[in-house]
Parts: sequence; structure tokens; C-alpha cells
Amino acid sequence: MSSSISPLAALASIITSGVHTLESAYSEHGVPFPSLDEPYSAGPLDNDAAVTATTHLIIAAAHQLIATIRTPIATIHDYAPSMYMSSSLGLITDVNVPDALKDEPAGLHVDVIGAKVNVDSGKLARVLRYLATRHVFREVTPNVFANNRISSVLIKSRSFEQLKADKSTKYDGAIAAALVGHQTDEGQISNSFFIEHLRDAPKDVETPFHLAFKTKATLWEWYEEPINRLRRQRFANAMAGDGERFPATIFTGGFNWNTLDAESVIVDVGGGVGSVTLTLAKAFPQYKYVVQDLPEVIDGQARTYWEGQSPQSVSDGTVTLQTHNFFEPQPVKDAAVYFMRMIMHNWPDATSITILKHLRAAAAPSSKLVIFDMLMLHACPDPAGLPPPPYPLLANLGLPVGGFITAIDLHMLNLLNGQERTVSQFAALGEASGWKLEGVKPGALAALVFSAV
Ligand SMILES: C[S@@+](CC[C@H](N)C(=O)[O-])C[C@H]1O[C@@H](n2cnc3c(N)ncnc32)[C@H](O)[C@@H]1O
Repeated sequence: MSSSISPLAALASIITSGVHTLESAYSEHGVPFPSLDEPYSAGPLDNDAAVTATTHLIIAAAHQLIATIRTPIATIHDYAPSMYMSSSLGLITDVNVPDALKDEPAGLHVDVIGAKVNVDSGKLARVLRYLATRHVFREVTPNVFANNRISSVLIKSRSFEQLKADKSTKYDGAIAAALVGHQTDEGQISNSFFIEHLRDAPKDVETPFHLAFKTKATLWEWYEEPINRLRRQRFANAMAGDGERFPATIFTGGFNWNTLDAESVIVDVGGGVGSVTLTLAKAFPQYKYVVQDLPEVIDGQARTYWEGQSPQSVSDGTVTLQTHNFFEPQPVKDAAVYFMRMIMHNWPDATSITILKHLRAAAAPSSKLVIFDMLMLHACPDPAGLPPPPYPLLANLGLPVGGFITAIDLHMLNLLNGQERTVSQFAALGEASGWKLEGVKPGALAALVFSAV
């Protein structure tokens, strides 16, 4: 697409008009736009679809503007050492720095922080300054650091003293911290074998993770090993957090649940702790739900999760927690709906087809399959992609949309030999396993609805 307006002016204009739209939306709600300097607190427009769309345009334009005006070598100098962002976030999360600063709005001197978290204060100052320079934490006065809007989301749910006393429950209810822990521990360790794996690894070594941890087990089998219990718990907490990060409407509106008969059975296959089921069971309490996962997940975090969130759903039989390996025949026959959130992207095509065939074999002719997953989007114009964005933005909206999808795609490659897929790739998985793609509801996670054929 071409335009008489220069790319720089077009990008600046997207930013200016977007900022105007945001300020108007906040002023209509009588609240100021949240300050980067203040800890995060939930606001009325956090999940507002129009605000999110405007925010995406501004971020895409701002990022493209930086890429346009910055010298190429400066951009390379920024991107190439980005592993220090992972390391820095990993360290401060692991040693509980945001928690140490939780009740310190004026900040603490790094000597005090270092003593509290048991890290050399001279080195910690450099890590915190790296982060503060990238808007995570605030350097209030030289060497005095405070939480800001971004660092504060890494505060865990236990007090600093409890976190130090008992590491086994460190990540319970700590959504963002658990995600950082997963990505910067098993993710980053595997990533150090990423180049070697893609370039040199024998074909029977499935992923960089397998090279890094010298294992033949899948990530899930590895998590089941007793030595990885804390990592498995952390991962489950991160996924439970995803249930809260993605708006409930993705799940409640992704399929026309109201068309089902009362008491229909809905199966959450590979459901983790069952956070999507919790959302659905709150919205549609007339149905029966089964959350299935591997034994350690069901008998561990899933039971604890439901005891905390909605014990009566389990005691009155609305929700059943069931151990099931989805590579074995599906025990719940003729369910109204089998659904999976962020399962298909964990597996390569052949394995995904096996999972889907087990569901098809258990399904009734009327059963539906609903897959909630991200859709891969090309960076170039694509009739199957997003509606064309304003000139001169990338067709997948760059950083805020395509950036997230492509990062998770590489994370899948790194740990699982999985991948994010386009709509036609999902349709092909369905065709190979007896499911016909009937409809796609796009969104932060798409809902792909299949019927049995
Ligand atoms: C990315 S998580 C998604 C969890 C859940 N669907 C959600 O969105 O919160 C993948 C889940 O698949 C489960 N899983 C892996 N292999 C499995 C298997 N063979 N059978 C059943 N569940 C499995 C894992 O334990 C994990 O909970």
C-alpha cells in the first residue's frame, strides 16, 4: 500500500490520534490514564476492547517509528543482547525483589534491597538500573529503587517473609512471576542451545530443551519427575494466570454454549488446573464439566485450585477432576463439547492428529470440538490475516500482536517442537482426524469450532 503521506508522518499521526482516543476514553470514565510510576491496580478499562485496539495501534506505530528512525546498527545493539532482559527479570523474580519493595513507595537503597534478598548490592544495582532504564522499576534517586506499574505485577501473593520461609508455595497465585520463572529458567536454559539445535542437532533430538537438559522425555514427562515438582507447579500457576489474562469473553463467547441441552457434558482436555472451566462453569452452571490432565497436575495443583476457587463446584458434581493421558482412548464418550486451550500449539502435527483422533473416536455425531489457540499471522498482507491496519503498519500489527504470537511460537519450538498455526493449518489437522472446521472467532486467542464428520 502506498500513500502520499511519509511513513514517519503517518506513524506519528497514528500515535497522536491514538493517544487522543485513549485520553478521551479515560476522561469519560472519570479516571486518569495510569501512571507508569505507580504500582499497578486494576482499572475500569483494562479489558475494554476498543481501548485494547487503540493501544495496539499506538504500540505498533511507536515500535515501527523507532525501527525507522534508529540507525540499523543501534537496533542490532538493542536486539542482540536482549537475553539480559530475561536474565534480569529472572533474577529479580527469583530472589523476590518486587516483594521486598512492596510496601516501600519511596523505594529502598540497593544496599538494603541486596541485604534483604541476599544478592551483592553492587551487582544488583546494575541489574535494577538496566531494568529501570527499560521502565521496569523506578530509580528514584541514585541507587534507590522503587516498584513501578510494570515491576509491581511481579509481586507474589505471599508476604516477603513467607516467601523466604517456604519456597514450595512461592508461585501459588503469582501469575506474572510464575510466567517469568518458567520462561527465564527452563525457557532460557533451553534457549542457550537454540542455535546449536537448529544448525547441528541430529534429527532425533526434538528440541533445544532436549539438548539442554539431556533428556528424551517431553517437557510434560520431565515435569512429572519428582525433582521438577516446583517447576511443574510454577508452570501450572503461570497457565492459571493465563486464564485471568485472557478476557473471559474469549471462552464464554467463543462458542454458542447456550445451544447445548441442560446437563450437557463439557470436557476440558489437558485443562491444567481448569481455569477456563472455572470461567465457563460460572457463566453456564447448568452443564457438567470434566477437567482432564496428567496425574501430578490433577492430584496436585488442580485440587488445590478448586478448593480455593470454588470447592462446591467439585463437591456438588458440577466439575469432575479426572486424570487422563490424551494419548490414550478418551474415557468421556459422547460429550457435547471437547475443548482444549493452548494444547495444540504444544505439539507437532502428527502428535496433534493423534490427540484429535482420540477425541473423534469418543465423540457423538453431534459433539463439537473447540480449540482455543493463537492464530499465526504473516507479517505481510494476507487475505486470511487481520483486517488491513493503517498505513504503514505491518499486517500482523508488529510488536503488540504478531510480536507476541511469534515469540510464543519460538518458545514452542524451543521446548516442545510445537508451533502456532494459521487457520488453514488448523483446518488441515481437523481434516486428518475426522473434524471439520465450521467457524473461527478471532481474538487474543481464537476459538476454532469443529464438528464431527
Ligand atoms: C500449555 S498447558 C495448558 C493447560 C490448560 N489447557 C490451560 O490453558 O490452562 C498444557 C497442559 O497439557 C497437559 N498435558 C501434557 N501432556 C498431556 C497428556 N499426555 N495428557 C493430558 N494432559 C497433558 C500439561 O500437563 C499441561 O497442563
